[in-house]
Parts: sequence; C-alpha cells; structure tokens
Amino acid sequence: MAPTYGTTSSSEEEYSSDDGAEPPPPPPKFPTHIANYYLNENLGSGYSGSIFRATNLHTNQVVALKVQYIHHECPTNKYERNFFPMIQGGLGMPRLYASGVQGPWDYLAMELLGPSLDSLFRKSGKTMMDLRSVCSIGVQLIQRLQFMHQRGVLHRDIQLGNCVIGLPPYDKVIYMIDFGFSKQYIDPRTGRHIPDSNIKRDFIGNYWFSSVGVHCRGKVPSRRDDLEAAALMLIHLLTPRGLTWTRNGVPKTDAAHKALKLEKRNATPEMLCRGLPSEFEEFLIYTRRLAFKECPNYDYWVQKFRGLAREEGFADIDSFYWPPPVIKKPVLVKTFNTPIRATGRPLPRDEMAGVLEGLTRLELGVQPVLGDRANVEHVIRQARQDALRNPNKPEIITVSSTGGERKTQPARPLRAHPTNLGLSKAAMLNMLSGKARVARDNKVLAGLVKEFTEVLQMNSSRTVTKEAFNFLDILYKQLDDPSVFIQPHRTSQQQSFNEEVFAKDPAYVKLGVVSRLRREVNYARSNKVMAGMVAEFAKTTNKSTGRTITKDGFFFLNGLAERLAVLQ
Ligand SMILES: Nc1ncnc2c1ncn2[C@@H]1O[C@H](COP(=O)(O)OP(=O)(O)OP(=O)(O)O)[C@@H](O)[C@H]1O
Repeated sequence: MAPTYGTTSSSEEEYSSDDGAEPPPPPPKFPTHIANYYLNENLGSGYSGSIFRATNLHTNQVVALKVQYIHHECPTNKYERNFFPMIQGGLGMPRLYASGVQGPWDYLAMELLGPSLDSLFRKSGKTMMDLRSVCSIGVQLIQRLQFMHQRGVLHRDIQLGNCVIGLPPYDKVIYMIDFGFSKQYIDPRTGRHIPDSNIKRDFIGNYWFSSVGVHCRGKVPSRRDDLEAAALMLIHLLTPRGLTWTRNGVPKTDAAHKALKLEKRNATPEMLCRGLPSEFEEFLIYTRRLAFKECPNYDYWVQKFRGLAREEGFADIDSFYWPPPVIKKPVLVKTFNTPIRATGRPLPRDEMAGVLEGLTRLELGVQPVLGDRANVEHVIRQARQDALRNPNKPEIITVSSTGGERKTQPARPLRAHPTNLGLSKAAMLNMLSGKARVARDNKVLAGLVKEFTEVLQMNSSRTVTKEAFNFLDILYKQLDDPSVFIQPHRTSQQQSFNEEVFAKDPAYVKLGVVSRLRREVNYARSNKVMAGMVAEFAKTTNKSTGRTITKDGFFFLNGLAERLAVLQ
C-alpha cells in the first residue's frame, strides 16, 4: 500500500514563513545529544523533523525525542508542545516528559512507543487489512478522537503514520501521535466553539484522509472532519491496494493535486464501500452529514464496530493484535442456510415479535392438534397437495380435531403482497421461502424473486439475514435442478450452493462481482446458469464478505426476476 504521508500545509498564519526574508541556513547535522538526552537510533522522520530513541543522561530514562531545526519552514514542535498538557492522562495519549530549545534544536521528549500502523501494515506486505484489525482500529481511533475532542482539541492529521501501538505491555493499545497540526476548536477565552466561515482556507492536513470539506472545499475543520478522516482511513485499509487516490503517491504538481482532489470529491460513500460491511458506508455518510458544531455520537459508532466484530465472531476487539490472530471459523455443515447467521446474534426482540405474530395467524392455538401426530401428517400432506394444485394458494391452515374430525379450513384469499400482512421481515422471508420450495415454474419464481427484493427493501437495513439466505438457497436448488419442478419436496437431497464454495473461497471482498452479475443476468440462457449466479451472489453477500445488498445487488435481483419471467 502506498505510504500515507503527504502532510502539507501552506500559508495559514500559524505556519507561515517570513516572506522576503533571507532563506534560513541549511540544518546542521544532528548532534550526539540535545539537552539532557543522548540520541540513539532514528525511529522515523517526518516532514519537519526526526524522532530518535534517546536516553536521559541523568536518569537513564529512554524516551522518543522529536527534534526539529528551529528554522524549518514548518516548525510544528513549537505548536505541538502546547497540546500535550491538554491531553495528558488519556488512554492512547503519549506522555510528554520535557521539551525546550537548545541551540538550533527544538525538542520534545515523550513516551517511547512502538511502530506505526503504516509501518506494521507495509511490512506485512498485504494489500489490505483484515476486518478484525480494522474493527479494532476503528473502535480505538474513535475513542481517541472522543477523548481529544472532549479536551477541546482537534487532531487534524489522521493517518496511519500517526497511529502507533504502545510498547509491551501496551502493544495492544493504539496511541495518537503528532499534534503538530492540532487545533483547539473551543476558544479558550470564550469557551465557545470556533465559528464557521465561508472564506476558503488554505489546506492543512494530509492528502489521503483529510475530509473532502477541508481538503477539497477549504472549509474550517471541526470534529466531524477528524471523524471523516478516520472513516476514510478504515475504508482505505479494507480496500485492496487502498483508496484509489492514494495509489500514485504524493502529488508532485498542482495539476496532480487538483486531479486527486477531484477524484476524492467525486468518490461517493457507496462507490468507496462497495462490498464492505454496511457499517463503513454508514459511518462515512454519518460523518459527512454532521453539522459544523455538532458533537458526534462517538459511543454509537464504537458500539457499532464492536457489534460488527461480535457478529463476525471476533473476540477481544478492544485490543489490537498484529499480525492478526488466526480465527477458527466454525465448520460449515450440510446446507448453506443453517450455520451462516445462526451463529450470529440472536433474533432481535421486534423481529421475534413479528415471527410470533405470524405464527399466531396460523391460529393453531384454538385446538390441540399438535398432540395428534396423525392430524399433523395429514394436514401437511394436504397442504402440499394444495400447493401443488395451486401455488398461489396461501399456506395458512387451521385445523380442528373436534369430535375426532380432521378439518382443513378453507384458505383465505391470497395476500396481495407479503408486505401487506403486517409480518416481520423475517416472517415474510420465511413465507416466500415456503412458496419458492413448492414453485412449479419460472414464472412463479420470478414473482417470488420480485417480492423478495421488495421485502428486502422494506426498511433501512439491507442486511441479508439467515432467512434471506435461506430463500436464496431454495432458489438456487430450484434453478440448479429442473427436476424439482416435478418433485418439489426434495430440498434435503439437492446440494446447497455453499457446500463447496464457502469452504474454498477466501473470506475477503470480491469487488465488482455483483456488478458483473447485474450485467450478465440479462443474458442468462438457462436455469442452471442463473443458479450459478444466485450462488455467486449469495457468496459475495455472505457475512464474511459484507452482508449488505448494494444497489447493484438489487439490480441483479430485479434482472433475475425479469429473466425468469421470460425463460420458461
Ligand atoms: N513517541 C514515539 N515513539 C516511537 N516512535 C515515534 C514516536 N513518535 C513518532 N514516532 C515515529 O516517528 C514517525 C514520525 O513522527 P511524527 O509524525 O510525530 O513526525 P512528523 O515530523 O510530525 O511527521 P509528519 O511530517 O509525517 O507528520 C512516526 O510515524 C513514528 O514512526
């Protein structure tokens, strides 16, 4: 992945150099010691200075010494030292032991920390990070920003090089460093939020992750911009080879910088997050919708990323482990639909209420029919025959065993649409699965796929739940083996599409697959081909690869319904 440096500042008053003055003399060589510190090896160099591991000559305390030449055009140390007192004591905030100027050197002696995320990631040679690590970074980064913001400080230079891990035993903790571009957003004199302004400001930040507002539109930065930068950094880590505008290195000309800004501005959250778990797109959208002075809901997003991690089976997400621990995925058994989300969170209370409500509509409560096995079998047989005779007939049956008589009540007229029944999403999907299982031709399946698409779009959550996967699984089985149209009740024999696919495939995002399926489905020539597409679609939407149905996904499903309607 490309390095994430590229921090730049321009003529904003804080960093302005003396125009027209004599150019400063070139910096001398670093000395062997500065003030009380003996300089050991260089730990890293930034735009304006170098960091050394250094030893206090009197106490032997080992520190990180950030050293800057006083005549540097961007002398950040003299600003950075002011922010340390404001953030001391916070988790993941480095301690400052001493600071001062000696000769031509401005120095900050601070807590020695471990490598940066940039260095860890680059050394790993990977093109993207795993979801567990990114969730962990997300949780910690949001918490660090929450702390800084509570102390009235904006970071303004969120990037991988400015997030470092601690030294053992704090090597699971992410620290924020480099407060050279930080700024107080609460005016210390008035105690109020700094004002917004329409005057375009010079840019201070970094090319990769600074918010679109600050970087491309010259807006005054506030808390929302730190969070947007955090969102972009997380998305960058989950994108193979990173965000597109980071791939050509730091722009060297104005034209290249302009092009980068244009690309960044035009990239919608949807484009950036295609194939990623929906939390990332939602987070980016959220940060961009925040008002200038609005306090972000940090706790909500920390919980959101914790929840995502929990759903994915990642434990101890508050600790950052690198390299990422090998996670033993539960062995997937038999059918595609059973284990995928059954291991996830339990059904939410309101969904469960809907399922129960759906069950009550069966009106089984009126008679103790379930105690009589003969009754049940008879009723099931009857229902199946009914369904075969008339696939549109509702599967709502009430049974009476009064006086030993078995009676199937006349079925009610078919619901106009499952969404009209007042059932929960899960109950509706189950209903559609039941119908798909007994569908006799493509036309019926086409209608069901259409209804399925509509049910999925019913509320804001477009996550593919286990019920939705179940439907796709049944659809796959129906399409993959045409004989099921003759003998509909053989789902247990028909192979589910996940049996091989999930076991073999790596669990990372298959970018572009759904958009290809969306195009190809319009030319599918047979049920078998469509079965393969359904399998591929479900696979890419599987929870380990991002479970949200994107716009392309809905286009694919609509295309599938249309194709089924014409392919008999
Ligand atoms: N406290 C520390 N302990 C260990 N290493 C550190 C520490 N602070 C900084 N570093 C290392 O030095 C590098 C540069 O540090 P820093 O970003 O503070 O310098 P800078 O001159 O402001 O850089 P830039 O111009 O890129 O913003 C970091 O990426 C990190 O690898």
